[in-house]
Amino acid sequence: MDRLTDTFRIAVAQLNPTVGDIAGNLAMARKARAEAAARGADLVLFTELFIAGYPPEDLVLKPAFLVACEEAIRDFAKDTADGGPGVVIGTPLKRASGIHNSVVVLDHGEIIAERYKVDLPNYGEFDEKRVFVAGPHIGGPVNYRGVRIGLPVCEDIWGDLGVCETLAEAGAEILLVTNGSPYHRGKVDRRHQVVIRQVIETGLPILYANMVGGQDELVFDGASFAIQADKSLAFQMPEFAEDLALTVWKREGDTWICAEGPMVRLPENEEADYTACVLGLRDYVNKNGFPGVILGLSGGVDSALCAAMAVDALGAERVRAVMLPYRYTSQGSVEDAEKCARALGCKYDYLPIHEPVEGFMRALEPFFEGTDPGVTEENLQSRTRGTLLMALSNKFGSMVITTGNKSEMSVGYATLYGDMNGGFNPIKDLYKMQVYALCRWRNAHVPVGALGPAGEVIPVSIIEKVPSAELRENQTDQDTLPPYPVLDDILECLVENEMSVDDIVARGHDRALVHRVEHMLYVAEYKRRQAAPGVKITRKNFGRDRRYPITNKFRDRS
Ligand SMILES: Nc1ncnc2c1ncn2[C@@H]1O[C@H](COP(=O)(O)OP(=O)(O)OC[C@H]2O[C@@H]([n+]3cccc(C(=O)O)c3)[C@H](O)[C@@H]2O)[C@@H](O)[C@H]1O
Ligand SMILES: Nc1ncnc2c1ncn2[C@@H]1O[C@H](COP(=O)(O)OP(=O)(O)OP(=O)(O)O)[C@@H](O)[C@H]1O
Ligand SMILES: NC(=O)CC[C@H](N)C(=O)O
Repeated sequence: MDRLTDTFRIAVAQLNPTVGDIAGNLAMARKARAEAAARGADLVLFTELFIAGYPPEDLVLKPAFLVACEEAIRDFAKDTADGGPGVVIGTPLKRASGIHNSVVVLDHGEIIAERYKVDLPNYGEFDEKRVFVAGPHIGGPVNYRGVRIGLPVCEDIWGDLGVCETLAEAGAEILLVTNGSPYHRGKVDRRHQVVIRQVIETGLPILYANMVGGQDELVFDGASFAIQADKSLAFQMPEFAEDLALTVWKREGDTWICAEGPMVRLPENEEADYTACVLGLRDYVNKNGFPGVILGLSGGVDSALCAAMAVDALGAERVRAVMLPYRYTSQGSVEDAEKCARALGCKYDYLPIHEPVEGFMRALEPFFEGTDPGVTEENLQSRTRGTLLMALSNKFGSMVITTGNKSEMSVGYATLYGDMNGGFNPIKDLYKMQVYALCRWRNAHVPVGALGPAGEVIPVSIIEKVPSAELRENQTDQDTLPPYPVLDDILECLVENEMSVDDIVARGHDRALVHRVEHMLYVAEYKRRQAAPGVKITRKNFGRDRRYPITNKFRDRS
């Protein structure tokens, strides 16, 4: 095997593994290694727990799963007897010290080294202490064909356990970090800061390899990169897309310098959020084997944005939009829904709900005698739509997508077993004002990799109309809720920032309103527990991140 004296060619495999698909992930890794070999790589760097998929959650508590992962790794190791590139890859391993989130080095046909993640993240969306045991000690660098490589795993570079310093003190020449780092807004900058801090502390160049793809609520955005020892950006791989990049490192004195690698522009703000929603939806639908999706298209902004995301994710032929009008549905809504579907090129159906709604009303008439019509009758419309969409889903196999934005999900402005029906919600973590911003952005741009058309796919009339659930005459959202700019700001303070009522009032909000929003937020917890998963976009989403009790008498009375 060649000793790497002056040049080290590292192929970075920024790929999209599937949790639990060990054979598929191994096949994907083999294909990448063959391609890397053809391009002259000395080493192929995969990502955290690649063989298992990330996060595997309680799957790693299943002995059969661990055995299958280890067998796959041993098979892959045998491939490296061919004299081609070695491999650094993540896998769970059960050892005498426990089940470890591990990274292994494969070369000469064997596993030549294994290292265990020391810092197990257990906050926000992470739950690793639940299933893994931390590495009992920080393993030293691995001698890979004469280069001493340090192998921290993801959180090892974020925490303060000194993993990188220890590796540097033990003689590492370069740090190769395997990651399963999910997207949230601003995450790329945060990662760059974290890595630069470690470069400053260790004086070593750091190569950061991240996976890509959707896994339930999480979207891994890739965007792998390296920072040179002089703190400059050495290369930057794309965000939200698979890629296999060959990076060429040259030894200069005591330091490895990245001399060649890709340098791509990354999406920002609305573009990044939109693309994350599309990738999260696409992978949820495809990895779970659905032929397509179906949704209620109301002529409102939420379902229009979801339809656009669905077409961008899956292609127009896999998306079916249904207008389900009732007597309160305006002619404008019907026209807007059809215009939106036509602009997107997806299937469009018109299915009036008068008969089933009146049927329910008639059945309930003897029981409701003497009562006033209200929310019950409004919810019946929503539930009828939900029932019909589920029937279409059952019959033809497409999954229903549900369309509640984060503002509505926060305050419970949605009907259980009605418009909350559905398997996945692409806009669950977008506040209403962000929904508008993304609609405007999408009308002016086509995201990279999108399967939908260019142009005004969300008619401006949809974006500009007053939001209404159209469940009774002349209803608007603002009959029940404060204006969305106000509501969203209060919610962001309460949910993302856990601020006190006093501090929120100090931003200029009315105290009684803040108390009311806090109350609505708490009493809607039961609905969120029954809500479909959706793509995490903010620092704190409902589901994995924010875990509040349903039964909760606490109110901030400041
Ligand atoms: N803690 C708890 N644990 C378990 N269940 C609990 C509960 N608290 C209430 N419940 C139950 O939940 C039910 C009430 O919830 P639910 O039936 O959903 O209905 P509800 O929340 O009363 O009403 C739905 C609201 O959403 C609005 N909406 C509906 C549809 C679409 C839109 C939109 O613009 O997108 C807005 C609608 O105008 C109305 O204000 C009751 O039957 C109650 O028993
Ligand atoms: N007339 C309708 N036809 C088809 N689907 C509908 C109709 N009305 C409501 N829906 C479905 O129920 C969801 C909740 O819609 P609703 O109109 O009550 O309020 P919304 O949250 O403002 O959504 P949107 O902005 O999409 O209208 C919609 O996003 C849509 O999927
Ligand atoms: N898999 C991990 O250890 C991820 C934790 C890390 N802080 C991140 O989000 O990037």
